[in-house]
Amino acid sequence: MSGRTTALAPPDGAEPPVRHPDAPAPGEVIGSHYEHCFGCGGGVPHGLHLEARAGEGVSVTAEFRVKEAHQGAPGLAHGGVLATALDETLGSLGWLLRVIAVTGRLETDYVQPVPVGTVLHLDAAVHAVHGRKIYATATGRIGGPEGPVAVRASAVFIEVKIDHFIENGRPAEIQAALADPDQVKVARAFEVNP
Ligand SMILES: CCCCCCCC/C=C\CCCCCCCC(=O)SCCNC(=O)CCNC(=O)[C@H](O)C(C)(C)COP(=O)(O)OP(=O)(O)OC[C@H]1O[C@@H](n2cnc3c(N)ncnc32)[C@H](O)[C@@H]1OP(=O)(O)O
Repeated sequence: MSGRTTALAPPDGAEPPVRHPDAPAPGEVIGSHYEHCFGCGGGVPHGLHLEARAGEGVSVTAEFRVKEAHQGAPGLAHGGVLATALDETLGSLGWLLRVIAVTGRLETDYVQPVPVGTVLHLDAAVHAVHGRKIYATATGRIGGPEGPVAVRASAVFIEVKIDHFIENGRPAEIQAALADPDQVKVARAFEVNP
């Protein structure tokens, strides 16, 4: 036994999340972390173009309009695309903790089909932190921010350093990212020195 657990429930000793003093103010738009990100990047024509806003505490809201390019069944959003929208919304919570974190585990419940043209109203919050593990949930509603739940997710994100990307990313994109002053600014926002 390695002792490693991927449980979605925070273990004993987990702490409540702490909003970073320099976190974006509630209501402020959280910018994209990477122009070519499928979830939030402006440079991906068929991407989700998800725009998250900081909420109170360690929470965010976001909207995602389902387009034709996102279909699984005729006229309906692909489940993997909806999982991506939840994943991206959860990922943006790192801005409030000022921590870079990647998805370790993502469990998704599909409650209602989501038609093309629908705006999915997403919200996400961190509930606990234990070492590098960040426990969070997200919900996607249709018809409005208070509308019926269409999708839900529970996740464990794992804090990483910038080296995670430098060591694992394809060199061409890493070099381009490091040469891009806007990207370097994003990395600095997480108090890391690329
Ligand atoms: C050059 C310039 C670039 C600039 C960019 C800067 C800005 C970037 C800003 C923001 C980026 C945000 C991006 C968000 C995008 C949306 C979210 C995604 O889609 S992310 C992609 C999908 N996810 C992955 O690709 C992870 C792949 N997995 C891994 O790389 C590793 O497995 C990793 C890092 C998750 C863990 O590996 P270990 O070697 O670092 O650490 P170990 O020791 O294995 O685990 C540490 C703790 O985490 C737990 N853990 C590990 N994996 C877990 C899992 N799957 N579920 C639950 N817990 C897990 C372990 O049990 C351990 O816990 P115990 O400390 O022992 O209590």
